[in-house]
Amino acid sequence: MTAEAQDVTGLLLSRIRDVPDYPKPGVLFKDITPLLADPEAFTGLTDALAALCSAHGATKIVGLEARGFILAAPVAVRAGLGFIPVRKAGKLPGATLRQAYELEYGTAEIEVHAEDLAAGDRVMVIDDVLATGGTAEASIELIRRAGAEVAGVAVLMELGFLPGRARLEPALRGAPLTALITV
Ligand SMILES: O=P(O)(O)OC[C@H]1O[C@H](OP(=O)(O)OP(=O)(O)O)[C@H](O)[C@@H]1O
Ligand SMILES: Nc1ncnc2[nH]cnc12
Repeated sequence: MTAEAQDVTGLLLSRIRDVPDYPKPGVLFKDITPLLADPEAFTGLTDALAALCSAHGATKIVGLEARGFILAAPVAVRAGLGFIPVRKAGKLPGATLRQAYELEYGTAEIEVHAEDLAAGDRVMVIDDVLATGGTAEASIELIRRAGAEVAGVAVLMELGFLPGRARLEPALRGAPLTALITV
């Protein structure tokens, strides 16, 4: 890791707040709002994720609702790529593909507009947190079902005390999973 990358990593880490027992007892919630409020940290994060998208040859960016949108949209602009929203079920007006998944603290379904992804697209998935890996795994399923290729998954932080990486490994089929920090 370069000294510059190490600086950004330290800055990012210092701007994440731990909230115990939120939203349920036993969950250590990693709050990114202090990072978003710090322009130097948010810019450093955006630049680092955009560089990864270019390095992996992505042609489209998928952001995962809702916190993933906040990160992925500026990354798409910085990388000069289109932004595709993967939303919680029932929010997209057009014809969608839908996928169910399990969260650390519940279950959910996500959707993407079927027309937004197609064969030939190389898609980078961007999110804030990799916890159990359920959301990222479901998004990979959606991308493949749409006929597109997964260029990689990039998250701000991986929760190292949960088995998200191991769960995601088979679904990735060799595509890179990058976490800027592991907590
Ligand atoms: O690896 P996993 O166990 O799937 O968890 C990670 C996901 O959980 C959070 O989203 P959440 O669904 O809580 O929604 P939000 O972004 O709307 O707050 C987070 O932003 C990730 O998308
Ligand atoms: N512990 C956690 N903190 C923040 N976001 C999360 N998403 C899933 N688990 C989380």
